[in-house]
Amino acid sequence: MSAERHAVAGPSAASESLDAPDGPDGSPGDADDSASGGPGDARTSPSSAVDDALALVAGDRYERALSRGGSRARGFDVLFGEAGASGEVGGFGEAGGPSASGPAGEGPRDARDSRTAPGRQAPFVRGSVRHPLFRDDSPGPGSGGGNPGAPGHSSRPTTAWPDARALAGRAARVLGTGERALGEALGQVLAVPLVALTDLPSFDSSAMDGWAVSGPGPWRLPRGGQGILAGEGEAVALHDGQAVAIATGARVPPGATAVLRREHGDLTDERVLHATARLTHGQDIRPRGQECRRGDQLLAAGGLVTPAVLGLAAAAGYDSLRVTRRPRVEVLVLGDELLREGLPSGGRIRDALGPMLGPWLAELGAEVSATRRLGDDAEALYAALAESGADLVLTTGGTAAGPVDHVRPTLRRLGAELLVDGVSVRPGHPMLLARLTPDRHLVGLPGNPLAAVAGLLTLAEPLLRTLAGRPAPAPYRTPLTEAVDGHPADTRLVPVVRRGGGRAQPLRFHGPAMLRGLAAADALAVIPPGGTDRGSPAELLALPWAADKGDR
Ligand SMILES: Nc1nc2c(c(=O)[nH]1)N[C@H]1C(S)=C(S)[C@@H](COP(=O)(O)OP(=O)(O)OC[C@H]3O[C@@H](n4cnc5c(N)ncnc54)[C@H](O)[C@@H]3O)O[C@H]1N2
Ligand code: MOO
Repeated sequence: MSAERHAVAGPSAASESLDAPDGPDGSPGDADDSASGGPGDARTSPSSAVDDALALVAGDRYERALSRGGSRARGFDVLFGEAGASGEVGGFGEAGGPSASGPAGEGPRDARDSRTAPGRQAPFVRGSVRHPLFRDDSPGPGSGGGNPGAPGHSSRPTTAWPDARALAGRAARVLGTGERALGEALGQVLAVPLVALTDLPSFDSSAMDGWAVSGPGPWRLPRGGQGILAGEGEAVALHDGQAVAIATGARVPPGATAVLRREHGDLTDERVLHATARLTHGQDIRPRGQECRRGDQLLAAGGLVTPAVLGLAAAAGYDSLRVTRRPRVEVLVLGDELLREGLPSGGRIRDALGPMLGPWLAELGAEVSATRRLGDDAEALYAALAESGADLVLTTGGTAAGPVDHVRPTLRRLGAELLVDGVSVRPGHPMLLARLTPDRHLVGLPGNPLAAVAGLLTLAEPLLRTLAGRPAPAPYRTPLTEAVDGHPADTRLVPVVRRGGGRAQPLRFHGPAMLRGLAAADALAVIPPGGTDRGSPAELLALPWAADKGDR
């Protein structure tokens, strides 16, 4: 829980008077809902009293926002947007976010024309308009990617997003390896290359049901001959002009020059076989070693053991595989306000992260030993971290500077080394990475659910990949169907869905506290400071369950 929860009275009251509850972005008082881009933009008939009030406070900035096609929501962002967190003010969020229609059929949103309008400035207005609640003495965004003022430690610069990912990928060492029976190796990572233990096929075999023949036809079949079935040992050699019935997969007898398919042969009563179609030398014989020779490398180390890999390994003679141990992960969900079941009530909300993170981590190859709800109990957190034997502990919430945000103080108490202390990314900037002991790490995910996902993909995913011995996938980029405004200093991560024509469509409902856009998404698009134009390629971070879809 962050200070924000104690500090929203002013802006929240304003939001109520603005009818903001229509907008799924929630309270505009959220420091980072300037990054939310919900359909608040679609609200186009501002109440003049409220607008007047906003105009009075925000001066010409709000007017400018409206004249760019803004709305009440845009006015809100101008007022309350990034001001608290970074000293930036602007229409980045609801008003400036992507204008895509969500898959739920929401209408088009927002005047993204602000990007193309003549004289368009950056979608943010850098300046000093701040709500008193969000007054912050940290300087504005520094040069060179770092962004001062992560919550809880205002003087230290945060780490640039690409650097944070790289650092997380280098933070740990690959775990030990073990031999696993094929049935238990699925989803793990090959610790050594998969080398063929046999030729494949391991003998010359018939690709069809028919007759093995020797030389040009017609051919004579032996009287009373049984034919050769799959699984039998080596058959009697054929001589020129001879044939023998053969089944698919059976060993081809020595001397055979081709297999004649059953439907291409005519067998007389005198047991003479005529071909009714052209037959070429070697036809329908799979020669030994056609797929591989014993000792050939079939797959490199670091590859994921998929069902297909299990099949190949079995075919190539393996009973077990040497795989890297799965990273053990423990999830600690923090927050007294979280309910495990039922409807939100009395200011309490459902825990959205507990049910999401375990399965997501499993998709990332982790073995989740436990998901524990600790509330806002600093002692319980201290004990859990001190006792945990997990390779990686993930905490959720408590990363900001509120009165019950215990993660950083507890790490200090444990003497942990903070490797990443805030990242220049929206959402998710309070995320952190710490080394608890030389072999145990902690990723602190912010409590806002989409911010937590940003932390998962920025810090946990590269760390887990390294622990499991998997190489980083080559980044891939896909053009966007819509322009997406950038944050002035930070990277943005925006849910997108792949569309026809090799494009990705930014989704609405991407506020830090929302999962609606993410649940419809295939990937998160990486939007660098400055934004990404329509049709320009954006790097996509594929979501695990959508990784096999779309253009690469
Ligand atoms: N003064 C400032 N306050 C905040 C800042 C800031 O820069 N200055 N940053 C905001 C941002 S951005 C984020 S993100 C949050 C991070 O806060 P915490 O990591 O301390 O998380 P909490 O305060 O515990 O929770 C934030 C929010 O998320 C809800 N939450 C928490 N856990 C869950 C869960 N498991 N499922 C669903 N929702 C959850 C929680 O109720 C809060 O609404 O700090 C801002 N504040
Ligand atoms: O709401 Mo914060 O931007 O999500 O990290």
